[in-house]
Amino acid sequence: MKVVEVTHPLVQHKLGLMRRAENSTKAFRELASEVATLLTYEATADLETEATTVEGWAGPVATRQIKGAKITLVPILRAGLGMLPGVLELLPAAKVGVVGLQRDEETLRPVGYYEKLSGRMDERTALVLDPMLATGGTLIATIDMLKAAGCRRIKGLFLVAAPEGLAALEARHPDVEVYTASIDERLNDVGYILPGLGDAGDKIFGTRA
Ligand SMILES: O=P(O)(O)OC[C@H]1O[C@H](OP(=O)(O)OP(=O)(O)O)[C@H](O)[C@@H]1O
Ligand SMILES: O=c1cc[nH]c(=O)[nH]1
Ligand SMILES: [Mg+2]
Repeated sequence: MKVVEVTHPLVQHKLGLMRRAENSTKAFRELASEVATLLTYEATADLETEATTVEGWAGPVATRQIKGAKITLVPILRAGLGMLPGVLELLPAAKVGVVGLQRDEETLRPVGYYEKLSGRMDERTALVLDPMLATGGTLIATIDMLKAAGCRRIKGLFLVAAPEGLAALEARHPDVEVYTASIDERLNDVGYILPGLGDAGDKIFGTRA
């Protein structure tokens, strides 16, 4: 399974700021979006381009343009919405399909409550957005949904990923590519990532656990 830990200094710096316990909602939200932009830069490095010519100030210039990128962004409600503005900065024309899943905090199993994808997912690359890949249950259920809709090319963008979640994903969907700002140490006994970020949804939306 392709797993890219993006270690660019800007990513490390911004993620380090996110890990502070005392962040304001505004600061956490802005940083989530900024790191998402940087992850998008990495995750789109293999987009196909084609030759074109533009009329420049001194005559025609041979240049390149992106060749028919068909991308659907898939933020997982609710925390994934915190990454969406940053991803749209670089992919402003992308379609957005939304899925809603919430982890049952007793069983740690995901409970699905919403699905609205764009059409022809069989022709599209899905970029799944979620700040946290913990046990992997939420992501695996999302990929099950995407594949049931015909999607065959799936990448996931996460601020932080746990080794346990990556192993579960590899066992079930090894064809999915992962881009993350950090592979952290482990899960604690209630399924939170250590050192992690705490509850990303609560921090992005300003609610309390
Ligand atoms: O890998 P897993 O163990 O499944 O956990 C990760 C999921 O948990 C969090 O969402 P949460 O269920 O808290 O929902 P929220 O975004 O509505 O807060 C997080 O944003 C992921 O979606
Ligand atoms: O560490 C974690 C795990 C799941 N969900 C979060 O928001 N944080
Ligand atoms: Mg949450």
